[in-house]
Amino acid sequence: MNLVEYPDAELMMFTLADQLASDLGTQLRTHDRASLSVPGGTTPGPVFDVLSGVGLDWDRVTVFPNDERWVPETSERSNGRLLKQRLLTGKAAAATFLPLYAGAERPEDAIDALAEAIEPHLPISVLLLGMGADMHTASLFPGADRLAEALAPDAPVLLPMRAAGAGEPRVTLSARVLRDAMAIHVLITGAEKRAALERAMDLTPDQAPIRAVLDEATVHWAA
Ligand SMILES: O=C(O)[C@H](O)[C@@H](O)[C@H](O)[C@H](O)COP(=O)(O)O
Repeated sequence: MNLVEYPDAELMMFTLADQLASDLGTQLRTHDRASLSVPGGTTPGPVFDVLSGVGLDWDRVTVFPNDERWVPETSERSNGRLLKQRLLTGKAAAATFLPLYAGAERPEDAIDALAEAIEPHLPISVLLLGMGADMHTASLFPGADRLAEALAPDAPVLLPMRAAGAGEPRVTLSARVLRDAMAIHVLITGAEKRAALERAMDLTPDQAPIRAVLDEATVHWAA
């Protein structure tokens, strides 16, 4: 793991947005298209605000979330809603968005079609992940019903996931899809998550799912 510590969160958000833009630019110089997968939750909004204003060939970029809560975009809990409001705006409005929610009642009813839409955009060119204090990343929660399947080397691209700490049912990219990304960044803030990150280093991915990507990741941290 490569850990970068910043003196304050604002500086981190700017620097990280710059880094993501530069990683995307590198990919676009040698490939027709690039893919960017990002987390929802409460932490990454300021990174999205900066990144959305960066000049890039956004019309050659496909954006999708790491995971989604099984709620429509009218819900405040929708990651798709967050991305549309904070990332797919300004210059980045030219990017193509792939939602991980479809209006079916259960994720199981739509998972195959959602996975099929993601498949052509793999491996992910640039991956940004968040982490919870329970060491989950994407919707790979410790104790989740299909965690073992999602951590398997031959896991499907996308899985439905239910866990005590997750609220509503979720869908999530599998660990192998996350790990195969060309560039992996993890964004965390605060002392609690920093301690959890250090704990995760001594645990296995089924105990601490973030562990599945840490060897390849750059972790960005500020208090
Ligand atoms: O949809 C989600 O919930 C995320 O993708 C999830 O994995 C998130 O990154 C962490 O839960 C951290 O969330 P916070 O930034 O809100 O602490």
